[in-house]
Amino acid sequence: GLRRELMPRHVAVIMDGNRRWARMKGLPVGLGYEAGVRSLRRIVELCGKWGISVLTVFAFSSDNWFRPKVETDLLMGLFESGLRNELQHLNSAYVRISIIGDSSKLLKPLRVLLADAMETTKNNSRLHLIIAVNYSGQSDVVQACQNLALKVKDGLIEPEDINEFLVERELETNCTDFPYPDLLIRTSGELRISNFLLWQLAYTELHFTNSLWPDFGEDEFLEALCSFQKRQRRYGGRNL
Ligand SMILES: CC(C)CCOP(=O)(O)OP(=O)(O)O
Ligand SMILES: [Mg+2]
Repeated sequence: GLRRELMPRHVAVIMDGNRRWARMKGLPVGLGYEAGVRSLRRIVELCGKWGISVLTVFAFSSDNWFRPKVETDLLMGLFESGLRNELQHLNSAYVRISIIGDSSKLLKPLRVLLADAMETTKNNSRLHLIIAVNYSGQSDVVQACQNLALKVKDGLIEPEDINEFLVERELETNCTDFPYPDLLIRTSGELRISNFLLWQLAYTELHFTNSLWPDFGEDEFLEALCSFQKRQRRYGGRNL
């Protein structure tokens, strides 16, 4: 059975397979995305129940803009309405919300809502929900390098001072006590990272499942946690 003391502190999720789920049921794409939002709500609850500290979800990648505009509008609209409907509940459940990614491309009402959600929930400490919107793992590393280059240029640090800790501090996930996910879950059978977190996944246990995201429920989540607890994490060290 699951042991609470062996729980991952930080879980990252690539919520994939919403459109295939809709197509398999002969439903419009929008209902697949809506089912995906319900799935996310369920996993947030389960993280709170199992004492997981950080949940980072890939909600929209910078590549997703290449989808038909009607779909990206649908996704953005659902994201905004979902967050607007849930904010009060999340806040009262002591869930802190952070957004990572380039939000400058998002419409103003959504940008204002995101800033408000981050401000309202910034002191909540039960679960830290990090939502990656228009996020690119490579851009995250690039902006960290730019910040460090600026510090060298301003004479604040020397090039030889730059190490993993200085880089980590500049990454967008530095907004949490546990910036490195212990477990990454990707649904729908895809076996790719898709430019999600890159630097942060250096020692993360990877769990892939064929379940489509809308079908990823409590049983599937517990199965992923069980798989995680059975692994001997070596961090490249002792060769058991
Ligand atoms: C934007 C993202 C969270 C949606 C994930 O599902 P998806 O649209 O990639 O669905 P498919 O992989 O089935 O096309
Ligand atoms: Mg997909």
